[in-house]
Amino acid sequence: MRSAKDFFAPLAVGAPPPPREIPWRPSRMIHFFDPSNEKMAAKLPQIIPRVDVLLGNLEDGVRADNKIVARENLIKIVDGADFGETQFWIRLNSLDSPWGLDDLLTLVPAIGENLDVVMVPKVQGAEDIHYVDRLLAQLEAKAGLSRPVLVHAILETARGVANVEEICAASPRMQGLSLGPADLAADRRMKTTRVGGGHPGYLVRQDPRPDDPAAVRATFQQDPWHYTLARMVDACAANGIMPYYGPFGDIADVLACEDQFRNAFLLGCVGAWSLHPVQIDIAKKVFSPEPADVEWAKRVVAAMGDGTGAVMVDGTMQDDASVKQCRVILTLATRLAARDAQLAAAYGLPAPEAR
Ligand SMILES: CC(C)(COP(=O)(O)OP(=O)(O)OC[C@H]1O[C@@H](n2cnc3c(N)ncnc32)[C@H](O)[C@@H]1OP(=O)(O)O)[C@@H](O)C(=O)NCCC(=O)NCCSC(=O)C[C@](C)(O)C(=O)O
Ligand SMILES: [Mg+2]
Repeated sequence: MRSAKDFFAPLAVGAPPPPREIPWRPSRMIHFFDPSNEKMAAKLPQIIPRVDVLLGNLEDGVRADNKIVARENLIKIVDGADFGETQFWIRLNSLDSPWGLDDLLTLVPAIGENLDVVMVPKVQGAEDIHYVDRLLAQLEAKAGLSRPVLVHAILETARGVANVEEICAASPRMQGLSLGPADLAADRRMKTTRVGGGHPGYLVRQDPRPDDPAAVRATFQQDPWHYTLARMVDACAANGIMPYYGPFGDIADVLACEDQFRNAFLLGCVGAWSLHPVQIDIAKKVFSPEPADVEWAKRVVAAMGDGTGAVMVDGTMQDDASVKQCRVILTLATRLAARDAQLAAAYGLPAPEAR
């Protein structure tokens, strides 16, 4: 294990220093596209201004015989793109695949200046992050990059979940984690064939009525991802990095998608993946606080003065801890309002140009 003193030293001579904290930037949706798909690539000029993060996907979802063309197209796409405030990420092929190494060797020199985050799939433990960490430092030094590329891991193996804390703490480059429910379900031998979301068979049934044991008993669907998501959120919060819900595969079921994203938002996630344009606005809506919640947070913060003691607001007790909860909402709202005039108006907070 590295000593705490060495943790922030570059891992290669000439590489930029690793970050001491992960800068906050909106990332309510990580929008996936396949760079080998010409139709999708043609849509990017309209998509980029609508999303917080655009991600060029090279891994699953891209056909094996398109892997090289996807990588090459990505370089052309980035060359001609105007990202504005939108972050640009890539998802590598997995480290044990025939393509993962060449993804990094090719793309960091070619598009490293534009690359905010590298998403690494199927991360099993700290050793995978250490490998990517050193390789990125060497490539950054060689390419003369001035800022470090950050790393995001997908939690999609049982071993990865068992090692989630050490994965988050493995490098100062760690930006966040996403849940990978499809691979994780397969790796754990779960018996769902869905990509994220609930399952009608995963339920709790109401007790029989003593006076009428034969009466119909209601059932309540449960969330099979709750344990993993909550564990991921704790590991991320404990390490100062960001948790994301991953994909919701039932593109047509926009209502259930919104519900699943909202559960993740309420539990502490900062965003989710959008796989199709229809999911972009769902994520934007869900991962931006509701104006009524912002209004409430403002009232509590105002009522609490210096933030200590206990007061009543609308019949509820507010104290040092609940004011911190309200500040979480207010901080997020203020940061989003600083970039989005519409949200600023909805929240009654200063608009971007007024700052
Ligand atoms: C679901 C699919 C096949 C439906 O694609 P479609 O063409 O059948 O849908 P459509 O409704 O007909 O599309 C309408 C238009 O939107 C375009 N379009 C459609 N999607 C996008 C997009 N994302 N970005 C930009 N444009 C898009 C599409 O090309 C079309 O253009 P057109 O009007 O000119 O004909 C398609 O949306 C797609 O391939 N999405 C990305 C899938 C993906 O990235 N999968 C991998 C991530 S999930 C994962 O890996 C799991 C995980 C984490 O690893 C684990 O849990 O283990
Ligand atoms: Mg996967």
